[in-house]
Amino acid sequence: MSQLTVRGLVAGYGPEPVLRGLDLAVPQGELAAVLGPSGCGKTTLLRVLAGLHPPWEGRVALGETVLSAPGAHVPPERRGIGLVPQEGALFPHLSVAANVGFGLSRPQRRGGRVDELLELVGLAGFGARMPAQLSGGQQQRVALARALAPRPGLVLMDEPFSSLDASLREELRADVRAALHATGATALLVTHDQEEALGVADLVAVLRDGVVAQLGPPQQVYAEPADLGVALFVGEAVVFEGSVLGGAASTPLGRLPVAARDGGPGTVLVRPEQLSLDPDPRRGVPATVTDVFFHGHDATVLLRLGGGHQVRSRVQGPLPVGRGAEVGVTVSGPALFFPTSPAAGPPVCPQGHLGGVERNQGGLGGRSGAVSR
Ligand SMILES: Nc1ncnc2c1ncn2[C@@H]1O[C@H](COP(=O)(O)OP(=O)(O)OP(=O)(O)O)[C@@H](O)[C@H]1O
Repeated sequence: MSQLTVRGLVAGYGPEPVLRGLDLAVPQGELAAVLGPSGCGKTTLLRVLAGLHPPWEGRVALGETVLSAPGAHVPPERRGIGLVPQEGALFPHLSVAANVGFGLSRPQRRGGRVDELLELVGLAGFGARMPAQLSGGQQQRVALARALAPRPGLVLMDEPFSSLDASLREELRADVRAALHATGATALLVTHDQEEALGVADLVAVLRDGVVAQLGPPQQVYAEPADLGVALFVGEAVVFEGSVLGGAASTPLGRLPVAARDGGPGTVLVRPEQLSLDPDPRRGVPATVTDVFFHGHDATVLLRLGGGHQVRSRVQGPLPVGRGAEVGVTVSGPALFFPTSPAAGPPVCPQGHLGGVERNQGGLGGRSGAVSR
């Protein structure tokens, strides 16, 4: 039983804390992605969990074992935690097998555990190679096998895919997830890549200002973000300023149903994939296509609406239109509405890019122009 439980964690380096009373619970065997912009404290959290950085306050427990609490500190080597750093950090003078077996006792090494792990990470037969004879992706697989070898209760991964190219990253993510689930280890993956967090994890924890702003399954964090800041951080968004009357918000894309009955002012948000385009501008809100970015599996279409508002649509399948075309825009599904409140800003971090978002003014008498994210 190795559920990770973190309560009221405060930690930092200078006079100001980086983590400011962080709570987090990851059930046994689940993979949680810690998502947040640069400088938010993701690595600091991993270091504290691994026992490499002392917290100022708070409690960390793995199952029934308290790893860290006022007056208690289990040293890193006795925590039962495996660490996968950003770039493999394999011992260059040791073979793949010796790297994987590094944390094992001699009988364990002889008992076939190393071969079992190499098989698990898709590197059966690679034991005799040296790290320099492996690709970047293979090195990360070895690093994972090494972390899993002593059967840790918790595996911590710090941006383990960041040095790999896109297609390799995707393949490795799927394999890492499968390997973790096969071993039953609880795992924490640090990333600043929203797609990675949503695509790979069982749970996503969005870090903001040293606390977890939202923890939930990826679908929930995307579809029911706790506030505007989380909504903007976990995916692309089309936003308008407006207010709600009778369960619908007035926007330049028409009246859109929202969960709130009445309220305002606030921000109305839809995802670009909710916008559908019809080659006939009479079927929907008329718009002009200003640019198209083809991604292969889908395309981003930038649009200018009648009032000058610019929005983006994400279109699946064959593209019905090209640049300069006149189209009709319709919105499927409900919009999200976030009442304006001084407390509900976007995640703000020292070097974060979430300090602001350009918004469209919707509803009555709004300013036109700015682009949605
Ligand atoms: N050893 C250190 N001494 C002083 N300040 C530090 C140290 N390590 C990190 N910091 C500061 O603590 C804050 C959080 O850093 P941390 O590395 O945990 O962020 P992060 O979310 O992992 O960022 P990134 O995504 O860029 O790796 C930053 O402001 C950083 O400058």
